[in-house]
Amino acid sequence: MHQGSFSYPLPANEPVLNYAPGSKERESLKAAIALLKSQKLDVPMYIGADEIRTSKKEPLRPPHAHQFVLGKFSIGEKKHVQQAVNAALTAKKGWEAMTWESRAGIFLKAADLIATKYRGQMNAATMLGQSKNAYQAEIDSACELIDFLRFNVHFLSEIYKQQPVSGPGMHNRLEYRPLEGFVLAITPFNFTAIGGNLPTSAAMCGNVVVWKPAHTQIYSAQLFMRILKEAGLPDGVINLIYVDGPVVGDVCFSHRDFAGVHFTGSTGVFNHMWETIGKNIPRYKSYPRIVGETGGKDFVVVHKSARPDVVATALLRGAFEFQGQKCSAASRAYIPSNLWKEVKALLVEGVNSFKMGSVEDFSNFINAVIDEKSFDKIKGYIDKARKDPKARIVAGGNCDKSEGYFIQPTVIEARDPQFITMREEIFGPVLTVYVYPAGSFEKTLDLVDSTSPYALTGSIIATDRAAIETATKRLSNAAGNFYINDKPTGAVVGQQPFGGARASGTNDKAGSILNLYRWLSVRTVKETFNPPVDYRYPFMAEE
Ligand SMILES: NC(=O)c1ccc[n+]([C@@H]2O[C@H](COP(=O)([O-])OP(=O)(O)OC[C@H]3O[C@@H](n4cnc5c(N)ncnc54)[C@H](O)[C@@H]3O)[C@@H](O)[C@H]2O)c1
Ligand SMILES: N[C@@H](CCC=O)C(=O)O
Repeated sequence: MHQGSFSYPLPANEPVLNYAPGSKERESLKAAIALLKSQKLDVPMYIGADEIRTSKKEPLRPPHAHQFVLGKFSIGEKKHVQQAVNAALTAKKGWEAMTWESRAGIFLKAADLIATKYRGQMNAATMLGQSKNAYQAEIDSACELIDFLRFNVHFLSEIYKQQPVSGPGMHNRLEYRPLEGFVLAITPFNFTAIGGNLPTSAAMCGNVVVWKPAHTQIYSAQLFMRILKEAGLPDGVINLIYVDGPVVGDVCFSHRDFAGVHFTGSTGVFNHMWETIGKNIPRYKSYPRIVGETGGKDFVVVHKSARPDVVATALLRGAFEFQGQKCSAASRAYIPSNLWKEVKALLVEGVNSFKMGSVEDFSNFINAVIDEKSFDKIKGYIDKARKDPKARIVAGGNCDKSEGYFIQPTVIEARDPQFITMREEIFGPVLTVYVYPAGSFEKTLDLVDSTSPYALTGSIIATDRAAIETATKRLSNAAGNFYINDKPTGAVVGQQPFGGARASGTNDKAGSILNLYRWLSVRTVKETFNPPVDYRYPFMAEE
């Protein structure tokens, strides 16, 4: 029988290994890449205790070498979604009843397995499957995922400790119940860590989950699922399926036991889900929790007092790391006229110095974008800018999909601050710059605030403290993550809770204590020790 109140102190962030030539980690990463390339996996769905393979298969291919086949996965259909929901609901009673210390132990063990035994393979899977370079993979599929798991265990323990006061003659308590039903986690292609966090944060709270990743992230998702199983996650607590989004939605959003959706992806998809859930409200046992972190059109606004080298570095990293496929990526910049000449020269020099190619060549800073659909969409925006007199390509702009989906990082100068690439999310290595008169800083802040419907991340770069203060206040609703003298990407779990409002989502801050509250349904219990035996108030007594 368990007794005691156990302690899960605030963890430290997982150190980022540097993979320098000659390092041990570089050697084991190269070995893991070779191993994964030789395996040719036939990846199953994981439903309850079963590994399900179907006759409908899709190949898994590296975006930077699309002729190479890493393996294949099985496409599921409607019945597999139904099976996953049933498996989740079957596992529910046992999972809810498991003590917190046992549940926590599973996720802490998974974090440890990723930090040690599987670090190389998790990074290799992310490099090969999603075309991230070694550093971008390390900060995602190793460090951020480990941090999500460890910090969430700590945060949830802190929530469980929060209890109400009790007046004389009574005891009050809060019971942090999981939601009544199952949670659906729908995850994007671009972060292995987000794929891992959305199902596990809900499961950690005692919920059972159906997890549908983007097809282009399955290669790393299935490895994480196997790690969870090795760490002791009971069958059916998280069920991993590869079924088209609308089919998953049809089954889950019309199910009586649908208790919530934990989504990260584009704004359009989230809007559609919200609408469907709204229409189906009478069908559900409870009001479902709807948590969605969505798109961005993230800005860097530069003041005339900024250092040009700080500006150019923030833009080169913020816009082009992982080919700009971060919801936080800098995609519109507002540069004052006094700095543009120097910043432009540094941007052109930077873009021309980027090496682009396979993730297996560790000297490449830029790799491929995720798939052909994405390539075509991004190229379409570049072509539009090339033809439009309101814009000019000042760096990059070449695209080639013959071997891999390669888009050269591109800087567009827009003469119109409302030019399409200043407003719409492109989700690729394209940065648009608008040069404003250096004396119009405050007017430009209004432009920053009103140009796009999103409000995810943004930065102010300045040395003048008054300008920093003005921008911080004036842009208070323009970004959920606001950076001063830094790029707008690279939030770290426990340090910069992540998420935005407006069209960027419900701002429930993934990887923070705030997010976990959404997966709990609190019961208040009051026990009275000496119950009254007369309904009359004392003042009613006769004098
Ligand atoms: N705000 C954040 O924290 C954050 C983080 C990462 C990515 N993103 C956003 O995600 C997008 C890029 O990722 P993506 O291309 O994978 O996004 P996406 O919206 O195309 O897909 C996300 C997930 O939704 C699924 N899906 C698609 N249509 C669906 C439907 N009709 N019903 C149910 N599920 C459906 C996809 O299969 C995938 O699993 C960008 O817009 C980016 O800004 C946001
Ligand atoms: N949390 C990541 C972005 C996640 C979205 O793609 C960052 O802060 O750069």
